Amino acid sequence: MVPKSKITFFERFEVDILSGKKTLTIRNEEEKDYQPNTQVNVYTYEQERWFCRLIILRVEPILFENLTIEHARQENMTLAELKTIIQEIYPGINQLYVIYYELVTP
Ligand SMILES: CC(=O)Nc1ccn([C@H]2C[C@H](O)[C@@H](CO)O2)c(=O)n1
Repeated sequence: MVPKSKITFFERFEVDILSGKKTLTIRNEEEKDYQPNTQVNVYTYEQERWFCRLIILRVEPILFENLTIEHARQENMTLAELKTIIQEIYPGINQLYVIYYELVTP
């Protein structure tokens, strides 16, 4: 596995990431290859605009059905909102990965 050094987020999540309200992201198999204790550059998905660096804390597998209110809280969402977003981005995917991170302050 070659660890990724870059991650993208939809623009609408930028404020929550920069304010520290969103401290994890849930991705599929193709987007899970991040190395704990390394820093990654963060870009918007839409414009590929750099907006911060994150340090990857850990990556944990999770099944869609096992998502909890605690995951949602760390996404600054309700569980219903989180499940809806995941189903929109990764339709029909049950095996997912939780990527925990911290904002790197300059
Ligand atoms: C932009 C891109 O390539 N992929 C994603 C995937 C997920 N997110 C957000 C949406 C939710 O807040 C969580 C759960 O996956 O992460 C995202 O911004 N961009």
